Amino acid sequence: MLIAIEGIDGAGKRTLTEAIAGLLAGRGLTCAATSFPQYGRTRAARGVQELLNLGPEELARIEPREAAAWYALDRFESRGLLAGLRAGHDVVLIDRWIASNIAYQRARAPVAEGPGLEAWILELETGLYGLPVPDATVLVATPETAAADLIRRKGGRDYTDKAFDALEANRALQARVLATYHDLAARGVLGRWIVLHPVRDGTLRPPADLAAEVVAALLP
Ligand SMILES: Nc1ncnc2c1ncn2[C@@H]1O[C@H](COP(=O)(O)OP(=O)(O)OP(=O)(O)O)[C@@H](O)[C@H]1O
Ligand SMILES: Cc1cn([C@H]2C[C@H](O)[C@@H](COP(=O)(O)O)O2)c(=O)[nH]c1=O
Repeated sequence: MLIAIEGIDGAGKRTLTEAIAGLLAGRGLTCAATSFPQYGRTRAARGVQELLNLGPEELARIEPREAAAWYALDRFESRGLLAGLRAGHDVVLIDRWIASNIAYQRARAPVAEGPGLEAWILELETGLYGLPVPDATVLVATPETAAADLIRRKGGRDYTDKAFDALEANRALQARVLATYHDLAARGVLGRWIVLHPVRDGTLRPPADLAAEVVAALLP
């Protein structure tokens, strides 16, 4: 089973991935987890890293299709790694997948270009590159303000020395990305979605609680 974990920057994807892996292991399933971009492991991830360290004006000059192509190529270069993980485990969890590319590039593009851009990314990644569609995609629907607070709690990252990278720093963009994710989930783009609401009554739910909701949906 291939499960993608999606959400805006700082939504809690990595934390949830680890919690789900722990619960699945407790049920006797073998589980592997990886994340995209594959920083330090693919040539394309170097291109991504360069993008994320640009200033806001420079980033705005990068066409959404150019940015999308770097991310897609990172996944294409990683297809052997993913196939190996899937062959050796019952469940493979991936922190970000193709839906990230659609949500972020659509949010960066003029609204009228969104449908064409989405179709182009899907054709490139699932068509030309033959990348797999997950069995389910989990949307960690943390609101933008809560996610910004969580990014501040993070330690250093290996791809940037900034507290907020070029995409994280743009809060209006993050809000548009979240709205685009909800739209993808409602339309079932890339198959089945499970939508999680980590903030309840103004408080973050514990990761174990969120993970239990996902596992109950996956293995009823
Ligand atoms: N449910 C939660 N309750 C409390 N703290 C959380 C929760 N989820 C995540 N955190 C904390 O928030 C911070 C960001 O979480 P995490 O790294 O999982 O986010 P992310 O979505 O993977 O981020 P990014 O997109 O930037 O890689 C971490 O310090 C993590 O410990
Ligand atoms: C995989 C992928 C990612 N992005 C965006 C989303 C984030 O802002 C950055 C990097 O991701 P990280 O989780 O912060 O390391 O890139 C994207 O636009 N398209 C993608 O396919």
